[in-house]
Amino acid sequence: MPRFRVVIADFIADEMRAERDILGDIADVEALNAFSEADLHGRIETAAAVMLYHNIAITRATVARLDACKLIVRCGVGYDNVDRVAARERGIPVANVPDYGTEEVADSAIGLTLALTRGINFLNGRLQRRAGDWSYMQVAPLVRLRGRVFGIIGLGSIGTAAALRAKALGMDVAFYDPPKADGFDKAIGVRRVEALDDLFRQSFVVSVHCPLTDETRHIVDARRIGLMADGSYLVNTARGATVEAAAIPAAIRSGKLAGAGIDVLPFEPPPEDHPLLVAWRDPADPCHDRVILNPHAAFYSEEGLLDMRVKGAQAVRRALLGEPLRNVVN
Ligand SMILES: NC(=O)C1=CN([C@@H]2O[C@H](COP(=O)(O)OP(=O)(O)OC[C@H]3O[C@@H](n4cnc5c(N)ncnc54)[C@H](O)[C@@H]3O)[C@@H](O)[C@H]2O)C=CC1
Ligand SMILES: O=C(O)C(=O)COP(=O)(O)O
Repeated sequence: MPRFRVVIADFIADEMRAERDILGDIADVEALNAFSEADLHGRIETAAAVMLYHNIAITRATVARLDACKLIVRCGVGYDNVDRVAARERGIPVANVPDYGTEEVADSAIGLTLALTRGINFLNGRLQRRAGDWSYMQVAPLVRLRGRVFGIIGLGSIGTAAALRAKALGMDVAFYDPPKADGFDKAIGVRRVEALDDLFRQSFVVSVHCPLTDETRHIVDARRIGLMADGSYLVNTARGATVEAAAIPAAIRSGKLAGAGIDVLPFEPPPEDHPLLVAWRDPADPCHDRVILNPHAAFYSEEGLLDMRVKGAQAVRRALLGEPLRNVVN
């Protein structure tokens, strides 16, 4: 059997031992270490399979070049960076790896919620700057979490894991997820809210866990944030473009939001002049203390990352050997 050529599109800093262990007997695995889609062109045409993470996109123009490809694997959950329609039109299946880091992301969402609502970063920063000033009640009037509403947009794997954690904190968990069938929510003791605007009106914390689609782009916008009670919180560990990030500084400055925990931004890294980044860097801006920004790391643990890579390589192996595919999303 001729050897296949498998490419990993994004930057990979190591020797790809996991991928080579799984594919080495049938394929050569090559990291393209591309930072932009243009870097792929001229190097991807003969690939029998393409693996990618979230740092690069596979658009229609790249799909058109895939002359030998049996599978595109998005090593990760969110496949918004792959043009699935273009791939389907060319008969190339796209699969994701949906089950490698659910707990990590839910832990991060709840970690951000606790850090914000307990004032942990805020008080730490203030204490560091003001020697001898141990005041806290006047500067951070914290409230009890128990009984307050944790509002989830998207009760899938991660939303559910976050719901169970929020329930353990004694919170009243509500969710908005039109595609989700009834029944499961009752089994885990969370309540459905039919109208998204109502979720915002009711929630002390809104936490985003839906995929990025045309429908969910800016599902959290300035208008909806405006429906929340003053002093509410927003957490986004899903995809940057689900939230109108530029609306956050005004919402923090007006006191509408008491804090925001943001793991994902529409462009990563964001441009240095992004209004949220500028406000968060400025010690004189309330966003400095009240926004927690992370570099799209919610999924990451050493174990989870290895799990993701192993499952991605196993998916490629199945495709190259003509075995039934799993987790096809197009
Ligand atoms: N920050 C990070 O490191 C990570 C982020 N993610 C993001 O989290 C997202 C969710 O992951 P999972 O829970 O594993 O996916 P999932 O597919 O299990 O759940 C997604 C849920 O969103 C719901 N949904 C779809 N459209 C909706 C809409 N318009 N309004 C409300 N709900 C809607 C679906 O019905 C489903 O229940 C992924 O799509 C990905 O973008 C995933 C892993 C890591
Ligand atoms: O799984 C996902 O969707 C993620 O966002 C995690 O990051 P990744 O894209 O897999 O590097």
